[in-house]
Amino acid sequence: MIEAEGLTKAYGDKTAVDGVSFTVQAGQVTGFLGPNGAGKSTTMRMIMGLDTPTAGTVTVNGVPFARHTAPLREIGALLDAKAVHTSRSAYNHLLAMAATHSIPRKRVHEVIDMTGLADVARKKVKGFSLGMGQRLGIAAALLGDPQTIILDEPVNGLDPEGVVWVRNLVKYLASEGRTVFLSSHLMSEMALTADHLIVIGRGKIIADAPIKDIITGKGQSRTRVRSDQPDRLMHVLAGTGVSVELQDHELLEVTGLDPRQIARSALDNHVLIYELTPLQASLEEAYMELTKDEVEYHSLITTGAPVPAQSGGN
Ligand SMILES: Nc1ncnc2c1ncn2[C@@H]1O[C@H](COP(=O)(O)OP(=O)(O)OP(=O)(O)O)[C@@H](O)[C@H]1O
Repeated sequence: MIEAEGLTKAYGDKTAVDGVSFTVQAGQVTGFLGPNGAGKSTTMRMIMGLDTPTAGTVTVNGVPFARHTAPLREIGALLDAKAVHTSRSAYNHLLAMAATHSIPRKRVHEVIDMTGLADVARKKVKGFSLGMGQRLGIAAALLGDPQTIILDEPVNGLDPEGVVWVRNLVKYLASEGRTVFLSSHLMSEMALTADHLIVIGRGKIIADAPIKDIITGKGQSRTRVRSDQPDRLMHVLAGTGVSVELQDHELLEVTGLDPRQIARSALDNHVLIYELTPLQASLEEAYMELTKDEVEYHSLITTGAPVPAQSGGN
């Protein structure tokens, strides 16, 4: 379990992480989401003792990272896959790490097999692709068979097979009762992988809930309706807070009314409907809604020109 209490990090007058409190539970995958510059990496670095908090505390299984006597066996992290610049082979790199932490050589072979690196393990890391580097970073994170795993953008640079592999791996690790905390920009991937989400924006927590609650709570519910009188149905359903869009011949998408209300109006007005399908908001929609006021770097799609947010930007 990871517990942050009032965790704060300021760089000069820039507060990157602003008094955040959260708990990452064992036995499930917790996703960490937020726009660019929201404070995800800084938070993860503080968990790993790589950055000192300006205020507040963060512990892993009740103990600050620095006070764990065998940290690699307690917490495994992939924070920056590009950080490994070595002329060693992947095998020798992992072997050196294992040796300094009294981890048996057998475990090096295990993590190489787990991460699909067997064919390239004897090659120099310097020549690795981004995806191979990610796999090596994950292998290093798993070396100590840790109870807690922290992965910053683990699927970055991986091919589709690699993405599925990471998804299955983190789910498996969580099912073994481990604490798994991962950040990703890939919303669709997070929706398939995480059980719980913590969303951060401008250094503050803006959501901390099971993923299904975030999707149902934030995205506006929409209903797909088919009718042989779409124009008449649009007229019947019109009202404050209701939006009805003609999508295609006889197909409408209604926002602001639930299916029961739509069916009732149609019946009362003798309009035939032959499809009524509730549409679930995607995590992407829910996330955009949650973070719309929190992004530090807005972009204008029409011109591509970046527009700074009104306040708090760098
Ligand atoms: N060493 C540093 N010195 C000064 N400012 C920093 C430093 N590290 C991070 N920041 C600033 O702190 C804020 C949070 O950065 P952080 O890297 O934690 O965000 P992030 O959510 O991981 O972003 P991204 O998704 O783009 O990686 C940003 O505004 C960043 O510019």
